Amino acid sequence: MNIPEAFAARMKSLLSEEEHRAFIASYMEPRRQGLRVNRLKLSPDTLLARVDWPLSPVPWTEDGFYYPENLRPAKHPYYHAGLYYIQEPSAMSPASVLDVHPGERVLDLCAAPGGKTTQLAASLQGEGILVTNDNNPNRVKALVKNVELYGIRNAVVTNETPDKLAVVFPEYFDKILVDAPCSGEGMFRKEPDMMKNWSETAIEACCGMQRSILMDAARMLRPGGRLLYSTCTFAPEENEQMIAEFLDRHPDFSVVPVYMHEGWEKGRPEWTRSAVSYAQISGTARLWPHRIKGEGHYVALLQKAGEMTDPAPAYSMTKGKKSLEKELPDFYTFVKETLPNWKGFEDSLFTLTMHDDRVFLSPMGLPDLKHLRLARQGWLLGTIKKKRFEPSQAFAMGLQATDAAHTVYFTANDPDVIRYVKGETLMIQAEKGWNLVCVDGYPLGWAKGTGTSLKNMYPAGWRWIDGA
Ligand SMILES: C[S@@+](CC[C@H](N)C(=O)[O-])C[C@H]1O[C@@H](n2cnc3c(N)ncnc32)[C@H](O)[C@@H]1O
Repeated sequence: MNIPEAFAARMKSLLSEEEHRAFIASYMEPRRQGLRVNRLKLSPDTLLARVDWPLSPVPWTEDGFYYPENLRPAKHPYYHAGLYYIQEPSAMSPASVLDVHPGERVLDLCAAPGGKTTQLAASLQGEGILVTNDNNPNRVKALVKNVELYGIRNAVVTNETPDKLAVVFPEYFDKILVDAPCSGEGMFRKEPDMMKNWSETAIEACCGMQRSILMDAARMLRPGGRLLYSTCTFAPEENEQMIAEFLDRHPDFSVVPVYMHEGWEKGRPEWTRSAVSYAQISGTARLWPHRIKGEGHYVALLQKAGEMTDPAPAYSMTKGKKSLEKELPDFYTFVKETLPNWKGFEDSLFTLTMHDDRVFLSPMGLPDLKHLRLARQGWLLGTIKKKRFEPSQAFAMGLQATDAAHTVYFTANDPDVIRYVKGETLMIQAEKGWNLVCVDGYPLGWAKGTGTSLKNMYPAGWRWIDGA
């Protein structure tokens, strides 16, 4: 691999000779591959019992595993069931250090395509609120898909700039993740194209974005709340220096020392210019590719001064359940007939909302979102068409097989399951009407039974493509 000369020289000026040699040598090694089990759907032990793959644990995340280069976990029906997310192992560290708990209000500010969002959502276990945002409209599409594939029910997906969010969510969140846009020096093995864009000027440009994003993030954090800042780059300007500058400007914030797993290294205060926050910087952590099995990351956990008080009173959303029951007879008929065991919309922590012709189940306790660009205002259940309700793919992915009146069960090695995720019509007998199609009991999507065949409702953009 031909890493940029100026980058190698820059690292040489930062590291000892021996360390620099080991660091550069790491770029000649194959990259590490990882997957993280989606605990919204199953436990790591359950997945391990179902597959005979040679997985080994990622030390800093109990649901993370390394897998060998020749394995293709994305070419398996379980991937289509959202049972695991393919994620570079060191990228599992930020959400793990932030340590989110059920019931919290969490913001993932720079979230697309959603690796860390799926990890934060798994920690919330469906309780609390996850606002997941990216300012790039194209990347938000991938974020929405991942929120849906992984069966996340309590998320709002926004496509906003942090300053606009800060107006709507002042001091609102218990936990905020800023996985900042960065110069991506830790991505060179995974995405060699990143090397072409690398330059000192690019580092400066990233610093400008990071500074501004952090400032807005700070406004959205509740007193006593925690903010996790991470990058996948090694440049001190984007890491230690960025955090030192932030601490100097925000005396109400301090570093919470990160637990150092084997191979993790303390942040380097000597790379900052700040006298004020010098001592605190060693509480941040560096994951170096020559010291751990992963591509590399920087993580800093910060706490805002003050006591956590009770959550602010729940804001009322558009319309309550009762009025919608009258307005949405087709939705209620669908639920009665197709999902007789589903009690989701009776949960007092959620409320049914409408956006144009689409029905959502949204978490309670949100402020008025009408001035924000919303990609999803909660769990998209489906669309009201003329006199009928059509369930969404997201609805299927957030359900359990036992919720449905009619299911089509495939085992993972049944060739029909691949035909289903390829979008083919299946010539099999199934109950008439809506069926929830499952693999080993985990929902994959919808199909409509005619009696003799199964009309495939698997969305075009989600299909298994040969060779991809
Ligand atoms: C490192 S990537 C995020 C990766 C993501 N957290 C994950 O785990 O999949 C940084 C993201 O920040 C987004 N971004 C850049 N500038 C932003 C801004 N001002 N506000 C919000 N997001 C921004 C980019 O579009 C990009 O998707």
